[in-house]
Amino acid sequence: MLQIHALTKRFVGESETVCAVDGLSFEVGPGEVFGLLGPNGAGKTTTLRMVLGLIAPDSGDAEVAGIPTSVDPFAAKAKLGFVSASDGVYPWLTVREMLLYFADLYGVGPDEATARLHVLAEVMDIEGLLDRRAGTLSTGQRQRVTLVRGLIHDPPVMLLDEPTRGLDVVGVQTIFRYISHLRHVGKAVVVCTHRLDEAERLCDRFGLLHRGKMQYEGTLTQLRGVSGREHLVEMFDDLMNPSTPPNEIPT
Ligand SMILES: Nc1ncnc2c1ncn2[C@@H]1O[C@H](COP(=O)(O)OP(=O)(O)OP(=O)(O)O)[C@@H](O)[C@H]1O
Repeated sequence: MLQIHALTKRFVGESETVCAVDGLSFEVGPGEVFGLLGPNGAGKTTTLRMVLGLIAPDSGDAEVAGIPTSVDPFAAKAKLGFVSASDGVYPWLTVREMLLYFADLYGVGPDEATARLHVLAEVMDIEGLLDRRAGTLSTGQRQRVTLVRGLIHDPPVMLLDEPTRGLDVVGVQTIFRYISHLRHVGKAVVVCTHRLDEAERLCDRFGLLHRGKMQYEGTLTQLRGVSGREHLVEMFDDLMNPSTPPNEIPT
């Protein structure tokens, strides 16, 4: 569903060149939730931006549902859904108008869009919000609408960037429910988050990035085997402080 082949991106500045993503490869299959994790500056956002076609890689490629982004970026983009913590809404449109507008942008016909909206509104519990102006929604309500928007064109691959940032317990539970739904309907899902405790509960497989390179990749059980650590947070600590022996608390 999503295949990343040796993606590389350097940013050339006046005084230095940063290799933000360095030969990154991974795959995410249908119904699988992949946590793309790493400390600040690891290269997660740059990777998502390349997959979304917002910036061009220096080398390597992403394939979305069999379509290489380098060959047909528009067709690849149509197969992607993207939800970010900072997504906004169009305040003067009603929720229904806004969601149907996005469906139209993606080329979904009105009957199909209405049918999808009906199903997704039930899944995300926004039926009572459809005729409200989007600008009047609370943060949690806006989040649910944004999640529906990401799915309105029924993309096979979903990218979620910090989906729980700024949300309360109920909002976080909504994200968990949404991701369960995505898994259930067979989407390939990439989640970028700094919440490692949540990632452990949410994701089936993980890629731990550091300085643009994949350091560990696998299920939690596999990562425990290769790292000798129990939790992602300890594996991260090792990446950041490689001299710390296992089970020793850093001072
Ligand atoms: N447009 C840019 N110009 C120059 N350097 C950039 C640019 N975008 C990203 N970088 C650098 O590339 C590296 C990777 O950044 P990126 O934003 O991908 O990391 P990240 O893993 O998403 O970090 P965070 O968790 O803090 O969001 C960092 O060193 C960053 O400063």
